[in-house]
Amino acid sequence: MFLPLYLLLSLLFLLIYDIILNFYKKRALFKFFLEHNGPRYYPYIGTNAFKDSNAFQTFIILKKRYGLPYSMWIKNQCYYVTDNPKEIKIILSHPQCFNKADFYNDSVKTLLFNGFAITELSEIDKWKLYRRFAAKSMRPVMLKLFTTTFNEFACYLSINFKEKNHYTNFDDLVGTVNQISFGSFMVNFLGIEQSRLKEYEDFPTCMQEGLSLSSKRTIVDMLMPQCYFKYFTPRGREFYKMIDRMRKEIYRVIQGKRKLLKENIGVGDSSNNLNFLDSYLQEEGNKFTDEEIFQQVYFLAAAGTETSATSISFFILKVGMHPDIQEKMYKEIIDTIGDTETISIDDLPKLKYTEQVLLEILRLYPILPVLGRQATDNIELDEKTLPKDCNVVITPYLVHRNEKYWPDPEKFDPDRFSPERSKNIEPGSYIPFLLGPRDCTGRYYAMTMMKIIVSNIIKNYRIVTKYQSIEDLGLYFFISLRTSSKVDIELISRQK
Ligand code: HEM
Repeated sequence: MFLPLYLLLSLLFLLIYDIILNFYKKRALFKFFLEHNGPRYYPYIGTNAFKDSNAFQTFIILKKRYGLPYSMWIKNQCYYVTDNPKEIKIILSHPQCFNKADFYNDSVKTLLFNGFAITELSEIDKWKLYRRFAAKSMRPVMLKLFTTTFNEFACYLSINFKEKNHYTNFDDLVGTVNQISFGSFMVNFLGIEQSRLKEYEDFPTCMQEGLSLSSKRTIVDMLMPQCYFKYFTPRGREFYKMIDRMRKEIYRVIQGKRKLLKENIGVGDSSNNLNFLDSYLQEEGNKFTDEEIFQQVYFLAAAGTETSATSISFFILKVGMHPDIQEKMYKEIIDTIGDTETISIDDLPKLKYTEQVLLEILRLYPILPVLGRQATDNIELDEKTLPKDCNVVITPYLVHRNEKYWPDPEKFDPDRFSPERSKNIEPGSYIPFLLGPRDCTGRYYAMTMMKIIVSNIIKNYRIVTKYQSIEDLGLYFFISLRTSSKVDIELISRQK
């Protein structure tokens, strides 16, 4: 009788002790939290706002309720949510804000191992090395070479649209475009010949399914230890099965390449234009294991294919609602390339309006709508001090709709990026690729590919949809930003 009561009281005592200790240790964070609006704090849980797994929707609802900035707790971590460009600029450029926010530890590490998505300052040397390889494989001279692949894949997409020109499901459209960005990735980064892409089609399929499984993780899953997800949940087991299948595919590519190198075939490109995989394999000094290379390939594929494919799909849907903008683009494209099917690297700067349209699409629909960093020291912001250990949530989706910097923010207005008006864009208020030392390495690759592909689409098709607004269709967060599946898009060939 006394023993259980004794145990219960001891437990209660330990719990209260732990809660008080936590308040004491994190007093600077609690003080900061209390200085801002935001949802209530509950020990261990943090806020109870995350009733479902849709983080994107939750941040928007909280903004409507509390305004911006607000602060909140997720589990035992304090988060500051801001849309102030001045603060964002400081945070993203600050050396003590290198670390990704705590929520990445669960989602990103599960999704991408610790590959390139390194979340700790202590691993900065590894990150620098990986980033150097990625940047090298996308430098301007390489982009020039890649334009041939982009043009060829743009033609395949055009052929695909001839076969299927009506989409009622947004995911189907993203799937079609993703085949193109995946194909380009395999050719440009791994050096796979186009005629052999079919042999590796398990890789994109598994990646899609793996990302989908992982994105379905709920906040309840996240409270569980990683090994529990991996071994004891059906979704976790399925996810790791997918990773193993992808590993097998990429190991096959790596080992094939290693064999050729051993036989001295394809060694030492005299122009030094090595693709991503060859740079790793031929690096002197560092010897990388197959697993290390696989993780880099996997990360780059995850970062660089779905993102561009989804942005192009948003472009198709949005310009379908604006025939006037399509016609203006069509005129510019015809004036630039005439009857030819190929867009050269020299044509790209001439496609100014097309670029403005793409930039406006990325403003309204930034594919990664929720991102975060963690302060490893006190950081002086514009008018306040961000305390050490505080996480910052940056939602490009909300930053791009800050009325102070983007008048009439919901309006689709590509002229915001005209040479005259773009001079007035406040630094830190436009961040689809983020900014600072950890910005997107692939932004020029993505912009080059997207410009060639959308120009090819507009040159060959008129896009028609009966819907008037993407927001009415509903947006949600599925790895990247998505619109509800229900759409109605028709691509009508311009050739009579
Ligand atoms: C429309 C297309 C794209 C968008 C909107 C986009 C956006 C972003 C954003 C917002 C980040 C920062 C993520 C974070 O800090 O959590 C990022 C990182 C990154 N992206 Fe992209 N991205 C795109 C395409 C690409 C492409 C095509 C590649 C390469 C093939 C790429 C490679 C990377 C890499 C390597 C990083 C990690 C950088 C680092 O941690 O230092 N991205 N991207």
